Amino acid sequence: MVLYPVIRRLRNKRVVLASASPRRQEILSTAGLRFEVVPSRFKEKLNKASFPTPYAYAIETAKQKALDVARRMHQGEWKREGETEKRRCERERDIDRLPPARAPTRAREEPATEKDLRAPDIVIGADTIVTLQGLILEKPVDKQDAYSMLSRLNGKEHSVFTGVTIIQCSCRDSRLDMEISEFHEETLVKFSQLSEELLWDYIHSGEPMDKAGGYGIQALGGMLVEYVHGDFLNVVGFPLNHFCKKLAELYLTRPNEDLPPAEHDSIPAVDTFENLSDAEGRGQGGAQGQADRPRALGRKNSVPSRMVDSLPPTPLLELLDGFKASKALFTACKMKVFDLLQDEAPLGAAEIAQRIEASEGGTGRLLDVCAALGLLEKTDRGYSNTELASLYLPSGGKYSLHPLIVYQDEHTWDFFTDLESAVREGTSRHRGAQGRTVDSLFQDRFYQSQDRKLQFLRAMHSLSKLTARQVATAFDLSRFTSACDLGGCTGTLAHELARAYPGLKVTVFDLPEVLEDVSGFQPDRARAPRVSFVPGDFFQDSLPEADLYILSRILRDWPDDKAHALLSRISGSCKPGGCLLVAETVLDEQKRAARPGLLQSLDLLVQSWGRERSLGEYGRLLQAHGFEIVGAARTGTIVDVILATRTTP
Ligand SMILES: Cc1cn([C@@H]2O[C@H](COP(=O)(O)OP(=O)(O)OP(=O)(O)O)[C@@H](O)[C@H]2O)c(=O)[nH]c1=O
Repeated sequence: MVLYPVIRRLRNKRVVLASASPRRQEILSTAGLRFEVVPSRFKEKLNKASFPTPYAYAIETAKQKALDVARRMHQGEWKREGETEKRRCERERDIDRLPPARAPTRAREEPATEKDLRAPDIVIGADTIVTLQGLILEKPVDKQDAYSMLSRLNGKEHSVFTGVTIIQCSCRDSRLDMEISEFHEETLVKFSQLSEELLWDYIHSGEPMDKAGGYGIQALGGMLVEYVHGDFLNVVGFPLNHFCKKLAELYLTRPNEDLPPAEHDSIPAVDTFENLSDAEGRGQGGAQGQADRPRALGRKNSVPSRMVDSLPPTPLLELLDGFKASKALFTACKMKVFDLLQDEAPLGAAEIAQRIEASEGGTGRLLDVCAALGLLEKTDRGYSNTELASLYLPSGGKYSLHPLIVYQDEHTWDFFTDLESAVREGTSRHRGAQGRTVDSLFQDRFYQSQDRKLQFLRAMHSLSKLTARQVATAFDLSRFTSACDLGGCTGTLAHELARAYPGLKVTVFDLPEVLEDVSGFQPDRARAPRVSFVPGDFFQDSLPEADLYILSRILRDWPDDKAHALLSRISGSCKPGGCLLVAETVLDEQKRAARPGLLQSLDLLVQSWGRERSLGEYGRLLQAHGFEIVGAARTGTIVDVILATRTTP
């Protein structure tokens, strides 16, 4: 079954998979794609350190694999003997005009022969990597290498990235023109704590050797895995869902250059995927010609193709609509759609509308958007939560993001409507609007009303739950006996630290107005014997003694002068040899990579006086107060971790 009409649409194109990976071949053939396999000869030896992010490396490797195959196929391996390039291009154009060939349904593995003389229309390259704390793991070279990879992953959450490149090739006057599209997908995978014996048994099975990170989640390696967040097939080697969306973007929403410009006035106003794909089966003549015309131009008088060409590319249109998607998520959460479907599913739109006390028509539209966003599954029997929604969106779930979403909807949303003024003035709207000062930021903004305070605490608590474990275990902290989490709020990180290190006592130090409300967030007393709470203001009161201080998402809230003031106080309390653990979203030095950190920094501009910083910037701040960075780690969450030691003054 061809799930996506776009896959069917590619049937008259020559599609080449530039990969020897049997998993990629299987995933694509199962999806119904017709393609040939021409493995790339590109040696995967790019300098990893020269890429700002691991996924940038995977994307570039995927691109080089695809380029190698596209160029080789163009340069004659697939040319008829004695044929000139010009003639070959003409012949390929002739072939393009023929009705779609009856291609075999499965990938062809043998090299191209006389019957395959067309240059490819599309070349697909992919590269899968496993990353842990910034380290990129590819395929192990031998058993010892597999062991070293698997023991690094043991008990930890890591990211699997697949970079994908799609090259659309065309031949003009014997020149190869290539339009390159790229994307990546990230999936989080957590390994259980595994014994040495199990690791070696697994290695001896032979399975790890041709797989990134040394495991195959689809086979025996599945036994090592505690959970997966994200696209499973992405781990196996190919993010099929994202790929189909990308193809739809490339082939279903762009004007089709192969076809004549729209000239007639009988185009339906709105084309759906379904009627597009139906039309494809009718050959290349009349019916298809009409259905393939650019969409959204279904007016009486046709629009010249020049104007169609000048439309902004689709990713821009998607970006333009991004806020609508966020608001749809906020609204569905607030109206408790995901709570309802967690208890009972599937339910039809009418039933859901009645239960959430909303109109049927409006609810139906909201539900359909949620389904399109991958939050709900829609079948003939009704709507149900997807796995992603079940885990994060119902309000009572262990990892619920519901409080954070409500907070974004009720506060951040408003602040962002004032982004332009914040950018113009370069200051927080909070100060501009209400005349507050930086010193009383939290007291004024969050803690003056009980409701607002609780909402803020819940939001911070839900975010910490997602990151605390990774922050606590990014470095081995077992040598410390006392830790103090400054601004530790509800104590989520403190509990994770106590859980991870049985010899560690943790003090949470936070404002009295925070601590008076944290009892409702605590686990059973029996499970939290070594965590205590001390009220105080870290800018004014003396800090509890500890050999490890922690600042988790604290420095970001403050401008440099306040950050210096705080670090100077910590430096005064921390003995030489003691350490400071800073958990923050660390930006790349050029502030170029499209990480969530850049958006968060904008958020801090509109909401506070703070900003996100790069490792170099944190290094300079810390060094000014006698702290030297001894390690920095990406945790795979939005928070990265820096460990710094107090040097002898
Ligand atoms: C994590 C994981 C990876 N893999 C395989 O690891 C290879 C990665 O290597 P690559 O360099 O991206 O691809 P390749 O196999 O060398 O092929 P090529 O595209 O020709 O470079 C691919 O095979 C993937 O399926 C699995 O089968 N299961 C898993 O759980």
